Amino acid sequence: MASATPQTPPGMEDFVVGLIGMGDMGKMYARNLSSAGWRIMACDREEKHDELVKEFAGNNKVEILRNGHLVSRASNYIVYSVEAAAIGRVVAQFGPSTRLGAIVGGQTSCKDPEIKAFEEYLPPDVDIVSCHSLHGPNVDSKGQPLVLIKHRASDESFAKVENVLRCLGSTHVYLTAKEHDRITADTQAVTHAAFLSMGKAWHANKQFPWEGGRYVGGIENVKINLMLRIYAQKWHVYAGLAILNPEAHKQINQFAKSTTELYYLMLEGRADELRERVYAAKEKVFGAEGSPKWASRPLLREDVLDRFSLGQRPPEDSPPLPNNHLSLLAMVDCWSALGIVPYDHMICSTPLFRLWLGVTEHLFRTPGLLDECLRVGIHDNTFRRDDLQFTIAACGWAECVSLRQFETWRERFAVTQKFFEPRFSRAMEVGNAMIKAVLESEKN
Ligand SMILES: NC(=O)C1=CN([C@@H]2O[C@H](COP(=O)(O)OP(=O)(O)OC[C@H]3O[C@@H](n4cnc5c(N)ncnc54)[C@H](OP(=O)(O)O)[C@@H]3O)[C@@H](O)[C@H]2O)C=CC1
Ligand SMILES: O=C(O)C(=O)Cc1ccc(O)cc1
Repeated sequence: MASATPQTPPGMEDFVVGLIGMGDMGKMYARNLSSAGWRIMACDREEKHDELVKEFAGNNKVEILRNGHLVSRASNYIVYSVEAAAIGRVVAQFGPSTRLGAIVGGQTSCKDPEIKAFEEYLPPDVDIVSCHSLHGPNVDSKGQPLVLIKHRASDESFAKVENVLRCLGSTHVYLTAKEHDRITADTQAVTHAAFLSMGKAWHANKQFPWEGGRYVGGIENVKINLMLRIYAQKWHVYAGLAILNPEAHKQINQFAKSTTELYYLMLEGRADELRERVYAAKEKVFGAEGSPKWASRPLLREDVLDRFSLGQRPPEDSPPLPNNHLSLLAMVDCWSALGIVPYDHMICSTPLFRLWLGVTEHLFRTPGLLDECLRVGIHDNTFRRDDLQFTIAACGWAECVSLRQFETWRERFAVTQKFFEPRFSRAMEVGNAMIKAVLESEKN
């Protein structure tokens, strides 16, 4: 039976794509690939079989099987979309059943354990081509980066994978597994550490930051919306890409160190040292006066972000309370200490990273804003308590990651997730609209 569309490349008429793990990302792949005409065989854990059969009953391109052995035996290209921490166990279980000469890849956010599992448990006749869609399951894949890793594969196998995944409309980025982990440590892991710490700090002080007049305006909207977006997701995605990525520990640790040291300078009123340090970091990350690394057009327009407030918008004539933005200063200090130039990673960035870099750039390039931030940091105690909790949280996450404490990580995440949970549905609505508006504005 010819299974794919009339445009199916020659030799791929009966090609079957297998998906092991039908959570958020597996389902997103199943829907997109089947819409493009590819025949899919998929499974999750056996106990979810009947539920998945019902969910995909109307889709004659998707066949739900009982387990990964059945998927592996029947498919030409198998994608594992399971928790990063489970990849070794799951590949050990199903890898030996892989069809002779098939291609295998994974969608996990961190490639080191994935590739190790493939090398250890897949038969030698199997080719390995991994991938990573650099966006969440609810973001339109068109135009977003899709990393492709030709780890152990013929040109022919690699071309087949590209033929299948082309329907996502993403921009293909070709990397090795090591390059992938290095870049995502810089872009994802350390960015998440900042938002996870904000959530902990607001939780510790028992506040919903969008209530009350302290966190108002475009930069604050990004902080709040993205923090909520992260806490509304599954914990394992963020724990996995921080703890399992061998490249990420240094970054997360440096972020905690930068936060602590800048906080001390503010607390102790050491204005000159603070200024000197922040301006030196600015020059390293964003370039010297007259030869900036940022483009002539800013990454973000604050007025676009102003619209996406979870709280009431203040009257036009009341200026927002100035903030010292410890999280943003610490991010730039961290990039500077590690020699990271964030613009170098744009080809391989998530929407969340681009927003985070966008607000950071905004703070550092808008005349007067950085100086105001430094002034508040020294002379104004308004944010001191939140900054203390932010510092404690950043150190807590760093310690947890460096000790590879999955269970502690999960518990830290879960209590704060519970605190914000009543607001997630509204937050996702506003956050999705904000990301959509920013993605649209990136096109113009
Ligand atoms: N969410 C995101 O934004 C993105 C995630 N990723 C990565 O993609 C991978 C999947 O993430 P996501 O879909 O969000 O996570 P989910 O938790 O939604 O999906 C993972 C699925 O795999 C299932 N699973 C676990 N073990 C087995 C097994 N032995 N056989 C079959 N299925 C199994 C899980 O079941 P159970 O829950 O019962 O364990 C779960 O349904 C992760 O590695 C993540 O890092 C990549 C890009 C973006
Ligand atoms: O944009 C982000 O960083 C997200 O939070 C969504 C996400 C999570 C995990 C990935 O591997 C890729 C994207």
